[in-house]
Amino acid sequence: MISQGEGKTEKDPVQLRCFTYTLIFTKMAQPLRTPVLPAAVIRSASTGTLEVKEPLNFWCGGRMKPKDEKNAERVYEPATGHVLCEMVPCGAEEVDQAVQSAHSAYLKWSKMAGMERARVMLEAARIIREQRDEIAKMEVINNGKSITEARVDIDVAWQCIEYYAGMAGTLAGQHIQLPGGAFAYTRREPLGVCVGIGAWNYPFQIAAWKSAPALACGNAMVFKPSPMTPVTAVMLAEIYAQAGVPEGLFNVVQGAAETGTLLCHHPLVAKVSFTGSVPTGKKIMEMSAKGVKPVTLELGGKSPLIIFKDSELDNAVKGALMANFLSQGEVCCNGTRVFVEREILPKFLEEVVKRTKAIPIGDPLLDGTRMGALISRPHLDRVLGFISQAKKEGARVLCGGEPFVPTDPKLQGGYFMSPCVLDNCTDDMTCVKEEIFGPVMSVLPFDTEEEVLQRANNTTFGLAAGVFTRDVARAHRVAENLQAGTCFINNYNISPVEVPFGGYKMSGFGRENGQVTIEYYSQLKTVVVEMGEVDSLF
Ligand SMILES: NC(=O)C1=CN([C@@H]2O[C@H](COP(=O)(O)OP(=O)(O)OC[C@H]3O[C@@H](n4cnc5c(N)ncnc54)[C@H](O)[C@@H]3O)[C@@H](O)[C@H]2O)C=CC1
Repeated sequence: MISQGEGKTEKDPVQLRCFTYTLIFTKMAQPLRTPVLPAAVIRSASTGTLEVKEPLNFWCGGRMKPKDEKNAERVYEPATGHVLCEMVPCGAEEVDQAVQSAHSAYLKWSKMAGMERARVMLEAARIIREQRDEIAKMEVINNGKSITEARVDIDVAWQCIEYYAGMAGTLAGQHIQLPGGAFAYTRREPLGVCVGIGAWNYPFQIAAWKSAPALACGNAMVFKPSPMTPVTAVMLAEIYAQAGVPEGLFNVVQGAAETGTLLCHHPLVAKVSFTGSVPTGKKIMEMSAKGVKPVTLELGGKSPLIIFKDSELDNAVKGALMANFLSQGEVCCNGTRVFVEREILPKFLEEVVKRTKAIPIGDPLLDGTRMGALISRPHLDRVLGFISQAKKEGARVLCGGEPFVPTDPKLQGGYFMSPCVLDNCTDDMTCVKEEIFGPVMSVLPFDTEEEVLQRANNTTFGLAAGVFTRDVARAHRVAENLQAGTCFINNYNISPVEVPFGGYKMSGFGRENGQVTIEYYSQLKTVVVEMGEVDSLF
């Protein structure tokens, strides 16, 4: 740890304070270097059997015990309702330790060549591939989604780290020739300590999506997962450490709003990247504004999916299911307002309902399951409440929308529901206007392209949108006119790491993934060089 103070000078009080502090807290608390859960324990676990007792914070290169356990909150396994672990929120002192730890690591990491950083990140990606099944299993146990989906999430996570590792060695500036032999050049420099704050629906993947571009650019990160899914971010921290990042480069602090607030206000934090709801996003922006810190906001959505009568119906039906039922409908970019051209509505509904009823719901650790449990009992109640409200407002439930109790006795306390298709919807209904974040598809008929575009855009959100048609010109015209950060043509919910992802309007700003995200985790310095005499006016 002491070597992390290298590079300090007496002229730099921030570095000096960081160095001194590092010495002090190293004496106070020693990081734990054993893995949060041995792979063999995870492999032998099944639904309802796992308990995590180990501390879930991570800084200074190891797991850290919470300072004060009195505010511990229970974390439940969604499929069973059993207590999986306790989440102990970090207070001001712990947040400061994590940020200082990140800052010390940043001083080293940012001085390394891009290719050196790339090698370490590629090693992290390799370890994730190696541990894919254990991480996916923990994700399922903590989040409730099906193992089939969780494996894809973990694959996307290592692909993201691999992608940005590839980019780390390519970061470069420009050379600009000026009159008289003078010139300027630009340097793409890191920001410093970046904070990542995540939602509960893709816990490991969100941590990877935020840390990969941040680390590739030479930053350090302190990540705060959702208090409902505290377990897998610390596994990512262990993997980065194992891959050889400087101690403290990627840190995890547990907590909820209070801990998040402390992070946003910390003076050594240079940037905040947030994934979550619109109301919290607004607060993050306000807090960051006080310190003039850039923010990335990945917020909610109520995305439209438009199905024209000339579409290939089987694909359109599959697209609508993919747009609504992944991760029990707990996906920000879901296309939950499904506009169907009136002529094909009966056929579309028949097919969609038939396939929705056939979705296997149950033990999320079983390979055959396609829909697991929702994140929590209150969230399940909230989603069911939207369906009751929809009925009151005149919508017709074509299938699902009920609590689901699996026959397996161990799953009877789980937060399951049957996926729901709502017909007879109108644009002014609550289920059509508000983000439900559950497996609820609202179907709306339309007659013309002009009309559907106007209705599709009549929302304060703008995260994603989709169109199914065989008419190439119409597909691109509709995509051009949809107000959304991502438009899918003849598919839905495809998010490869090479492709930028982010919102329009109140769905946020900034992007994750793709080349452009480098710009959100770095800053450009211009260096102007005079080669002759100074031409002074004075
Ligand atoms: N656009 C995107 O990429 C995604 C957006 N989301 C959105 O996230 C929402 C669901 O996730 P939730 O976890 O319920 O959202 P949330 O906004 O309640 O919480 C998100 C995170 O912010 C933290 N937080 C809460 N209050 C805070 C405060 N005052 N200061 C700092 N941090 C604070 C929470 O502890 C959590 O880690 C949905 O609206 C969904 O659409 C979810 C996934 C992806």
